[in-house]
Amino acid sequence: MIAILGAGKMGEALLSGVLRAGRRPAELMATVRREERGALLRERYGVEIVTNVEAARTASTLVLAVKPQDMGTLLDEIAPHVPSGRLVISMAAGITTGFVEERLPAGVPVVRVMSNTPVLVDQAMSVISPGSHAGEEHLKLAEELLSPVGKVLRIPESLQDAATALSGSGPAYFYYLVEAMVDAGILLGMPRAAALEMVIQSAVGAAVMLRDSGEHPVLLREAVTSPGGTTIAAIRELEKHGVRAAVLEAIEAARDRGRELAGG
Ligand SMILES: NC(=O)C1=CN([C@@H]2O[C@H](COP(=O)(O)OP(=O)(O)OC[C@H]3O[C@@H](n4cnc5c(N)ncnc54)[C@H](OP(=O)(O)O)[C@@H]3O)[C@@H](O)[C@H]2O)C=CC1
Ligand SMILES: O=C(O)[C@@H]1CCC=N1
Repeated sequence: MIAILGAGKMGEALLSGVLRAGRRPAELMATVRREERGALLRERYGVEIVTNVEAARTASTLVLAVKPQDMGTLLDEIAPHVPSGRLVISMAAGITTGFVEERLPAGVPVVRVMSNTPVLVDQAMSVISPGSHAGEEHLKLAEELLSPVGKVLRIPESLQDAATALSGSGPAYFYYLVEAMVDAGILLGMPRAAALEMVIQSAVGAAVMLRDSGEHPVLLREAVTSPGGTTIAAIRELEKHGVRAAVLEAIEAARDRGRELAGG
């Protein structure tokens, strides 16, 4: 039995993915803070909605999917009810395995995960790191849970905040770029719907080429950039406005914010 504690956006996305992957609703339970949210999840997925304490007592795997700021309260609530040998998977940004371990009974295996919203379309990037009591079998269980909804990579926990900044937040940067490109289309007199269609299909085409061609992104970009052509005129402006430096600083800021989150 897998319990998702705090089934909000990410928790629901994982719940739906695990069901798409073939698990039965009876193998899953979820917890929520608001009753109406519980009713919605029960109706949508047919899973049992229970209290955090019931989930802690019953499920063999506990997936903690509350916001980092709510993690301390949740752990304090469930700690007296988590039997040893239960696997605890934490999905929260910034929360270290040490933070979770020190609030739970000694020896509970903890795996830290950073996933992203493309879980919803089985295209997530999930990175996992073991806590001090988690072994190979716990990492395998986490991989079994996450691999049907996307890619899974093992990384040292010291890189988790960087991964949060890169791939956890990553989809937001691409959406932001799409927004900005659509605005540019509007500026150039393009109808909004047409601009959106062109930008989205360009993004999908570029993403599939990046994933499937095996080519380095620099080579793919060079193939688009004709001598004396249009693309280089755009690239000159991107460089002039420091877009690359802005990306480096933005992702570093996201990493730093992740480091702050466990502190509240
Ligand atoms: N959104 C994203 O792209 C990503 C998020 N994450 C991480 O995933 C976690 C969840 O984020 P996200 O899904 O966006 O946030 P949400 O706010 O959508 O989900 C968290 C849910 O937990 C519920 N909750 C809070 N406290 C409790 C409690 N004590 N018992 C039961 N339920 C509780 C909240 O209820 P209520 O609705 O009443 O507040 C909410 O529905 C975060 O830790 C975040 O860092 C990781 C990767 C990507
Ligand atoms: O913005 C956040 O804090 C969360 C973590 C990664 C993506 N969203």
